[in-house]
Amino acid sequence: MKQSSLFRADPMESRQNLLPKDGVAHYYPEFISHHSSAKLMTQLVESLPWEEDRLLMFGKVVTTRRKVVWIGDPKCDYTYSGIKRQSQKWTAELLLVKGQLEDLTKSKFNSCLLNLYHDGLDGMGWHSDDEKELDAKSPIASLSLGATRKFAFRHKKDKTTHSLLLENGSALIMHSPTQEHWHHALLKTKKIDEPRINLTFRNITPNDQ
Ligand SMILES: O=C(O)CCC(=O)C(=O)O
Ligand SMILES: [Fe+2]
Repeated sequence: MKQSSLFRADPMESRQNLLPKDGVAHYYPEFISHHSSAKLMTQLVESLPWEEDRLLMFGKVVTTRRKVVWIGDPKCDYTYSGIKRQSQKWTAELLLVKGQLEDLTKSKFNSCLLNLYHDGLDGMGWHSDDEKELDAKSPIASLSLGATRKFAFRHKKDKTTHSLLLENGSALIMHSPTQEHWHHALLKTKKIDEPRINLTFRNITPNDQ
């Protein structure tokens, strides 16, 4: 890594752009209260059909330790890492959170990918959320519940990195053209034993359009 900085946004400065160029990302600590976050986390763990993620790597399907659920409006199935996911129906709790993030971003979301990281050994490698089904102009809204984890951006050309801690109840909003110029990752660590759930709300083009 060429250059690294650790952001920990001040609540008063929550609209400061985390990226120096080629994208806009805003961090909102305590977007939901710790009480709501704990309640939501328990509901999501207990009620959703969590599955291992499957990725295509060098032509082979590999499964991850991290668990996922894909939620979406009808006809919002989604292909990523070369594998097609069928979406589950929205729950009342998720619709509530979606509404709050829509108010914050002044955008609409029709799908959500949930990731369950059991502990610090689960993470997500470098990628950008730029699949062809995604509306590239829509922001991506990411809500974090549970353990604080380090999230990093890496510029696709100059490879500079910027990282920040995603705290319990926080929201991270990535605006266009962030996905075009930056990769991001959820870094692994041996130091964290607690679980975390991340929800990324997205806007995809329905299958029949
Ligand atoms: O867990 C996170 O904070 C990142 C998740 C992510 O990048 C994704 O779902 O595409
Ligand atoms: Fe992502």
